[in-house]
Amino acid sequence: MNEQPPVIRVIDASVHVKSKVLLDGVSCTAPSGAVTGLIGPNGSGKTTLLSLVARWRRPSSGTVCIDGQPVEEFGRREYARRVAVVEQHVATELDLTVEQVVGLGAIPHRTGWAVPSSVADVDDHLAAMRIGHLRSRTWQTLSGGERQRTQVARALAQRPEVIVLDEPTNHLDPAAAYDLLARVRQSGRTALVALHDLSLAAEFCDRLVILDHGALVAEGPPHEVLTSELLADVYGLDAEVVAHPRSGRPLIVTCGTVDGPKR
Ligand SMILES: Nc1ncnc2c1ncn2[C@@H]1O[C@H](COP(=O)(O)OP(=O)(O)OP(=O)(O)O)[C@@H](O)[C@H]1O
Repeated sequence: MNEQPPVIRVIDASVHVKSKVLLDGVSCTAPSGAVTGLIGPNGSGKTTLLSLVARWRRPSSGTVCIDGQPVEEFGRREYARRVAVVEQHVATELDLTVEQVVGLGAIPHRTGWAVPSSVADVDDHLAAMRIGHLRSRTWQTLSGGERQRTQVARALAQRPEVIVLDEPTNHLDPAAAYDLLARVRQSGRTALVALHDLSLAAEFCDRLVILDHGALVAEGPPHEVLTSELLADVYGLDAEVVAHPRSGRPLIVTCGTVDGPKR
């Protein structure tokens, strides 16, 4: 296994469902060890792109490579060891406890019945996501934000090289959202994260990939791609992009929509 976390490359990927084009020849890169944010309006193709990296869907044309190797060439278990995915909505009938869900992260590393991840490891991930107090609660009883944190703890417990997160800050209060992205960043893993909060994306992502109507609109560091013009074109948003008073990174100040009512 490489010492460096891997690079993800999406190369000219299209997804068609019947006559509908969900993704249209998208090429983009998530560099090694960096956090790459995937942004774009509702229905722009973010989940579809993530589903190709997660191998839940095959592109109609084009390919996705991890460290130069097409994702379909990895064995199932090897892929599960390398890539952890946090979905937008996890529906399960199983009534596992939080501790058991986080423990599932160790399964791809199991040899026979031996699970190398120690109980302490699960404890660490519960503590890191501030859900230690929920360890014995069952999944069905959790709030949306508590479920989200549990899923991220499970993904990090998988000790993957790549982490793919689909709108992980949905349901999270502002501090929890900030905390989650800071932890993903500190993990040093290659991360591909779909986000709707543009200021959070600008603060935590090294690079942004912007989609609209299934096509790539822009790709690059937040300070280069997040401009008032792009936000007006892609989102129909009337917004100012200013410097964050502490970090200096782009901060989006929404003033309204281009065509809609003002306050
Ligand atoms: N199986 C399908 N058949 C037809 N259309 C689909 C199918 N799956 C997704 N779509 C459509 O493809 C487009 C892209 O969907 P996708 O879920 O990738 O968008 P998204 O950017 O993740 O959106 P959101 O921000 O709302 O989560 C949407 O218009 C969606 O309705």
